[in-house]
Amino acid sequence: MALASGVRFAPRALLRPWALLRGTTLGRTEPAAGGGGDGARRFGSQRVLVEPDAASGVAVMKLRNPPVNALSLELLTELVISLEKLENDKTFRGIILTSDCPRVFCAGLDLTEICGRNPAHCAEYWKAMQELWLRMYLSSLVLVAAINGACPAGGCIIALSCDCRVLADNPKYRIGLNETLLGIIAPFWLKDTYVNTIGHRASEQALQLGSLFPPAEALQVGLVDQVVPEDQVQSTALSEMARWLAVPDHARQLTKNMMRKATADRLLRQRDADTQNFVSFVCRDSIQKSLQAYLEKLRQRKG
Ligand SMILES: CCCCCC/C=C/CC(=O)SCCNC(=O)CCNC(=O)[C@H](O)C(C)(C)COP(=O)(O)OP(=O)(O)OC[C@H]1O[C@@H](n2cnc3c(N)ncnc32)[C@H](O)[C@@H]1OP(=O)(O)O
Repeated sequence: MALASGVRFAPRALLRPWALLRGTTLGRTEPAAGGGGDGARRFGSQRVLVEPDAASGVAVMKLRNPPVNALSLELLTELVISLEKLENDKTFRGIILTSDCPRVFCAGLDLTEICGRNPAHCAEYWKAMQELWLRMYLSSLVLVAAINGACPAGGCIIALSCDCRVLADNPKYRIGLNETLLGIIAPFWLKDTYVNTIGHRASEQALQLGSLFPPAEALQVGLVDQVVPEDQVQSTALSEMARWLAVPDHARQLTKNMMRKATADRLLRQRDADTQNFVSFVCRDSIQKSLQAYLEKLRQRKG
């Protein structure tokens, strides 16, 4: 994590994402609709669609893991790889992260990855979660979240790892950390990310209550930076991106690092312990029962 001017400081190869790859189709490149030159070619994978615009240096990254963009191990892995690919390409200075699934930005942790799974799988899954957060939180690129759907728990953390958040004004698109309502506890690095964004008292209240904020309240508490009509989310995200890219990269990157490094270092220092805590907690019978009950409730809610 060198601090020299213009040098990328995202932690490299903390965990080799390729090792996690199962049945993905990474590296596929295809022309975008109506596209011509390099700037109009899109690439990505099965669950992450990347639409790069070389002229502006901005890529739009779309989550497409239907129905709700739950963070499966595959999605986490593909996100890390796409992010790394853009970071290693000097053409790009910013990413707009959004959803390709209607009405949902990201439903958070994929509960099927931790319900009825063995400890080794839960550990592998949690390490991938840590990896994505570290890479996003410390990314040298400008990350703008164009939140075009519901954004609970892990979805909220993905958005909070970005530099700026634009939320569509729809009362169904709530955002926040609702872990306590599932009977689980946000790990310290999620709590730290929350506190860094909305302050200690607001976090204390929202975390304990598992609050999911509708747009106006999310704006008021500082979870998002703008709330706009749904059809203006993308254009507003682009305007925000332009504002952030108007700042010289090296100054912005070093400032971002100064603001975020201590929080990321805290996880880096105790990554293994954090994984062990997570695994021993979620593998408890009582926690498995509440997670199963929550998942069942979600399934029955349908129709
Ligand atoms: C980068 C670092 C991240 C660190 C993250 C650390 C830890 C985070 C903790 C968590 O994220 S815990 C997960 C918390 N998530 C939730 O509580 C969201 C639950 N889902 C919903 O509230 C709703 O599904 C929705 C997102 C608001 C969408 O509602 P909608 O009505 O559009 O869809 P549904 O009919 O409810 O769902 C469709 C389908 O998807 C299944 N599903 C929903 N959420 C999840 C999930 N999180 N994991 C797995 N599966 C999920 C749901 O059961 C339905 O399945 P079915 O088989 O079609 O019935």
